[in-house]
Amino acid sequence: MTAQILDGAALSKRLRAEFKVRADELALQGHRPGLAVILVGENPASQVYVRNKIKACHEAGMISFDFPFPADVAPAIVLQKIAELNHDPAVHGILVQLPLPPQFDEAEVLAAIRPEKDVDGFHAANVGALMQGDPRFIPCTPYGVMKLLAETGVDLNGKEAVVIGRSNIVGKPMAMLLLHAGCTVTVCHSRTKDLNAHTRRADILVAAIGKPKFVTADMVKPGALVIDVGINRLPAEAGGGLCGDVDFEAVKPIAGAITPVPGGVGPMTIAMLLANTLTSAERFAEGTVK
Ligand SMILES: NC(=O)C1=CN([C@@H]2O[C@H](COP(=O)(O)OP(=O)(O)OC[C@H]3O[C@@H](n4cnc5c(N)ncnc54)[C@H](OP(=O)(O)O)[C@@H]3O)[C@@H](O)[C@H]2O)C=CC1
Ligand SMILES: Nc1nc(=O)c2c([nH]1)NC[C@@H]1CN(c3ccc(C(=O)N[C@@H](CCC(=O)O)C(=O)O)cc3)C=[N+]21
Repeated sequence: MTAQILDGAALSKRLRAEFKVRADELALQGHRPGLAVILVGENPASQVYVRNKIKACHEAGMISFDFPFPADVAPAIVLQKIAELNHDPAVHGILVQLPLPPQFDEAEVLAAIRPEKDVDGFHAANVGALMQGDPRFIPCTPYGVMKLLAETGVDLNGKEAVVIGRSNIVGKPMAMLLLHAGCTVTVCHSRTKDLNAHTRRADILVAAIGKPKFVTADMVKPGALVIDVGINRLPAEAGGGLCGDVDFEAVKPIAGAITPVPGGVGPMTIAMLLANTLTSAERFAEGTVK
């Protein structure tokens, strides 16, 4: 048996073509969707994300506003920019690239974004709404993972789901979405004892760790759906390039389905960011949000 490859690049492309139709429709009504991105410093991984995101925005008929700041910028300057964007009618979504440099209080920055424009879904009000099962914006990466899982046609009800990673941006919201979908969810992390005992029971295994090829074949139940969120840049000695948290070649023959890196979850994160921006613009255009 060999796994179904879950092609996030192709699905993302299909979704973005659908978004363009909706974006053009909104533009005719004078509400072309606009996404503002604040990037502090020059983290290369962040720059890849920002570059891909700008390109995807334009292809989907949306406007991208970019605000790069030097790594040593005073937090007050960034908070001032957020306040401005909160009031700008051309901006329907605001994303502050994480992590921020040490002089920032991340919670303070996220709290400054108007929840109605928080297309990442990281504001406490939106995290709470997600937890209550009535989300305003679903965090892009876990949202993209749910779309990829839907592609398999597998009914998630009653399935054993194991998420490795408990970050606010991936692990925790991922666990919440799987829970809402009817899975029995286990969240593992660096303090977990006997990680393999958990992962071997998983019908759905999500790896969001940040360690190249961490998930090996012996950790995977035959037929499992394996989702690799990890984006690791390999050192030049190892040939450079990107690598996930899953040993793709070793796990592929065992899994029922698997996402590649690149071309899996990454492009879906971008697609769902555009989806959330579009949804936001539609709410403003309808007057549901003012
Ligand atoms: N494809 C995409 O769109 C996206 C990809 N990413 C990528 O996903 C990965 C994870 O990102 P993020 O959640 O932000 O990362 P974090 O570093 O915030 O979280 C990593 C998690 O992995 C856990 N962990 C670390 N080592 C182990 C171990 N040995 N055993 C079990 N658990 C472990 C940590 O545990 P503990 O909490 O105990 O420290 C932590 O919960 C990164 O590679 C990142 O680049 C991130 C966002 C989007
Ligand atoms: N506020 C905030 N929101 C985020 O969603 C967020 C963030 N901060 N900080 C950083 C992480 C990382 N992340 C990625 C998204 C897409 C790709 C991506 O497009 N990857 C492609 C492209 C690789 C390439 O072009 O080399 C792929 O995997 O195929 C990567 C990484 C979002 N994050």
